Amino acid sequence: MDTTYRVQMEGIYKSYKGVHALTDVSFAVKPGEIHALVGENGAGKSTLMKVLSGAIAADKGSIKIDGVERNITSPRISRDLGISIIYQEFMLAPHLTVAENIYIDRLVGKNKLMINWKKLKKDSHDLLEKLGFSEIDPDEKVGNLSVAYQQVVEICKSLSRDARVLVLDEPSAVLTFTEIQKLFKLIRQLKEQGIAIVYISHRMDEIFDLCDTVTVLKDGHFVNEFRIDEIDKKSLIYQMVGRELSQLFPKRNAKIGETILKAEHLKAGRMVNDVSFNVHKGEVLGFSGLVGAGRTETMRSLFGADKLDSGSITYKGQKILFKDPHAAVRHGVGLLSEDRKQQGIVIERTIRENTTLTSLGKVSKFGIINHKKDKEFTRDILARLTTKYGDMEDSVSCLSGGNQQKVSLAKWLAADCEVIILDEPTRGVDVGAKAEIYKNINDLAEAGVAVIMVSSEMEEVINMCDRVVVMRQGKVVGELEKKDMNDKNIIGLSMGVM
Ligand SMILES: Nc1ncnc2c1ncn2[C@@H]1O[C@H](COP(=O)(O)OP(=O)(O)OP(=O)(O)O)[C@@H](O)[C@H]1O
Repeated sequence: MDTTYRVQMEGIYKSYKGVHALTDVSFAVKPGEIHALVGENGAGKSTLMKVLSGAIAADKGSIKIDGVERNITSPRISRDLGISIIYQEFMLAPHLTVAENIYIDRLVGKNKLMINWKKLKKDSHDLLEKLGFSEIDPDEKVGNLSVAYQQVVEICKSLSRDARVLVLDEPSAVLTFTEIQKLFKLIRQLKEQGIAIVYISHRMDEIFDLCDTVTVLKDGHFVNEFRIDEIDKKSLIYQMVGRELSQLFPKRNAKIGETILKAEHLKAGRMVNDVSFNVHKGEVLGFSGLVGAGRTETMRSLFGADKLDSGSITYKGQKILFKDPHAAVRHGVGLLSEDRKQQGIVIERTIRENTTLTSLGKVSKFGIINHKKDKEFTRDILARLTTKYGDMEDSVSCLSGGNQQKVSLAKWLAADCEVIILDEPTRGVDVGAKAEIYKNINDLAEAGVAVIMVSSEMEEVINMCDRVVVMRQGKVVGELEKKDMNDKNIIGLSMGVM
């Protein structure tokens, strides 16, 4: 029995209605190894891991765990083999507490009739503390937590099951710099314990910082496997996208014009506590801060998605309050939500319906949709972001995570906004498509649109924004001009040490 590898997947095939998601893919991970799984959106990374988790059945192929061939036909079998997967879309029950979510399938102990609430809370607290997140209350309802904290609960859930193989599908996408450092520390700790870790990410820096090995997939095929010290970033990108990426952050020639929107002393709920800022035509204004700083909540209250308690908004010289998102959109203000699944896309609708949702006026006359125009419009706008899809009449749920994000963004690019708020616009998007998104943002700015970009990716903020507003605990704690924009200044302000 060969126990060199904890996981060995060989000759895996999987098709969906004619879409070859995986073709003859092999993948192997050793105990105590952090193995990156990379590739463009739709390359097959999540599908391969779903096969490992028993969530879907492969059409063909074999899986060995610790050298023994296993027939993983259900998630329970996979779990019992010590395989734990944290997907991009969390598997949490929002109405249950943190502790209930962590132990959801083991609320009642073996040979017991009642739930031991005291133990449940203590065990949850201990796990959270071990991860460095003792501020999360085990009694809090998960739906009340930020996306980043929900991710932490997911990791606790896996660890509580004594995972021996931990698959993290873009875990850092919802975390900010300090949380990422904490996560990395934890992953390295798990590696020391001999856990085999599969790390799916589109962030090159993270892969080179954290991982030992990298496997590249492209269009459902295995491309290559490298030790991380035998490849550089440029070559890895080439392996993934099949071309050289000359410039991730293209140059912008926008002329910054007059102030178009001014927010003064905004207060909303617990998270927005006196926020003032302004944004100009043709400007890309960044919003930085730690998770829980109140950036998303500020944008939602400005957009009319959440109630604004007090404060004023001046838009194109007029005082205005958007009573709901429809009113904001009517006035030319758009918001791409950070929470794609809940607010970014209508999951039961088709790819086409999702894309033209904000632009129906352009593809219809007297309230009747011109289907030919609608299709052409959808095709054009999705091509701008190199979106990979089979048939635009398929449900948007058939798309890979990154391609769903592109649909979500495409509908705002098409909407002719004058102010566009992008909350984590490149979350889950591959490196080639990121460059396309940045180019589109630059085009918007060059056309005079004011772009507000909430982003937790430092590199993105520094390279894309003309100015950055830093928030901490619901307040604006600083504003940095281009020349002062660097990691040290942004992190310092975010953490309150400057
Ligand atoms: N349920 C489904 N029905 C139809 N096609 C699907 C389904 N799930 C995935 N696919 C297709 O399989 C292919 C691989 O998707 P997968 O989610 O594995 O990609 P990925 O590499 O994880 O991408 P991303 O980086 O965007 O998460 C894509 O073409 C996708 O559209």
